[in-house]
Amino acid sequence: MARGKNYINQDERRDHFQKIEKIKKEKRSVRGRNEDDWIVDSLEQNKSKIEIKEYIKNLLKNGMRRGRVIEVQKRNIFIAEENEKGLPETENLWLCSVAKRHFQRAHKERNFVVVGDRILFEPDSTIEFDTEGQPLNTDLPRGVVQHSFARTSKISRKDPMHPDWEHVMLANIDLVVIVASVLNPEVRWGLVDRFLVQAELEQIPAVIVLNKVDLLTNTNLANAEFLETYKRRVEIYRNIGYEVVEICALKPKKTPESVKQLRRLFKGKLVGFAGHSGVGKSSILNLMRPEFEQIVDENPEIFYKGRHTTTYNSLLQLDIGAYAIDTPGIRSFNISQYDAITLSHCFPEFRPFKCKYRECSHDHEPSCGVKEALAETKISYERYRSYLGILKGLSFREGEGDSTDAGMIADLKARVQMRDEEQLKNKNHENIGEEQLKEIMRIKVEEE
Ligand SMILES: Nc1nc2c(ncn2[C@@H]2O[C@H](COP(=O)(O)OP(=O)(O)OP(=O)(O)O)[C@@H](O)[C@H]2O)c(=O)[nH]1
Ligand SMILES: [Zn+2]
Repeated sequence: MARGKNYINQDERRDHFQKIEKIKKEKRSVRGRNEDDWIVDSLEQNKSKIEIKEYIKNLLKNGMRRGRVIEVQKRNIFIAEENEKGLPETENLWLCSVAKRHFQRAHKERNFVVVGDRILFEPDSTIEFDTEGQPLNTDLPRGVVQHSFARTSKISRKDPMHPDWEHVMLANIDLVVIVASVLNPEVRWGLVDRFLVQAELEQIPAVIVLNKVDLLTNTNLANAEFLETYKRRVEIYRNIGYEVVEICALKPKKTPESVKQLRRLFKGKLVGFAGHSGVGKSSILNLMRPEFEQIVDENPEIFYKGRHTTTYNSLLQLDIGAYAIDTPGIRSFNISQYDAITLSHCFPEFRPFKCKYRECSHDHEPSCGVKEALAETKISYERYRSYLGILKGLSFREGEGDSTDAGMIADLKARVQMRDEEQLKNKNHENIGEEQLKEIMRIKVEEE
């Protein structure tokens, strides 16, 4: 069976994406992407938009400054002052603490201030300034964070230490860069899917970057079966409409087009890097001409002198007209459980298919458009399985199971073929194959 051709057709996809783009734009303007339309500080929540603008104007007149959080180390918040365009000037650093009145919240909420947040801070009263408003006689001027602006977007996971808490990893980003390595370590497609769900939920565009493609030519590491499964995966995401960039960050001359493509994609944006440990996030970032070369700092001891490497999330200016937040590699990325409607919306390839029931979870219900699409291979089994896993809150062991997908797919296809043959025989289109599909899916999910 030809792969890739049976997905949503191009026209449908274009219509579909145009619709989403429109919704995104509307949502953005409601959220006030470029406007300082409200502040999180509870004291100000009842003010109207105009009142708040006026209020901020007054605060700024009275010495308060705008900043962007570029690193948070325990109670120390490193801030880059923002210029009139709202862009962080990363050479203009401040070391801040949180205002006393926020202590209780800051103590309770791990996410009170995170990298990427836009804030208003008050310089220490002892600081003297030059005529340009630059602090005099101080290495790293001090200040106090007084207000923070509502986030326009975020990527968060379940806090690994406290599963009931949310851990916001990236805030206010314009693009999520999901980095994985094809081998060493092998791509955790489940992890990629969970990041994509978060990006869809927040309506942040996402790009999947597959690094270390040099290893694909190593026949000891990548046999024919591995390559086939890998290629199929790449095709699945490209067919959905996601940008997939295959790159060799170690020897970028091997993939010059990919380097250019990333530079193009990053330009003018604040991009957030996300991915498993050791996949090459820092190596890729280094190709984007950052203000500091990224190295993995084994022994972080410099605290007050300024910034260092990827022990903490860190916002950097790139010399290609962009900003990036580098994150230290994570070991787990579990996300909250969502209801079926929300979650299936986060799988864009499911959206065109209609089910009998509006609240269909695409699991056991009859006349389910998604499962019909699955049987017709318009939706990939791999992504469907991911969807069910997230829906049911199952924690797939990342990476595992992926290599057996080829077998599972062959099995599914055989079943679908059987169903088709039976359909022909019985000429009864209602619910045929439903039980069979359900059974396969159940078995596969329970096997995880
Ligand atoms: N073979 C190969 N190795 C690579 C490539 N890119 C990076 N590496 C290696 O992969 C390892 C991890 O690279 P990093 O850039 O530190 O990865 P990271 O994702 O930033 O890692 P964390 O800081 O732990 O999150 C290093 O030993 C790199 O040399 C590549 O394209 N090919
Ligand atoms: Zn359904």
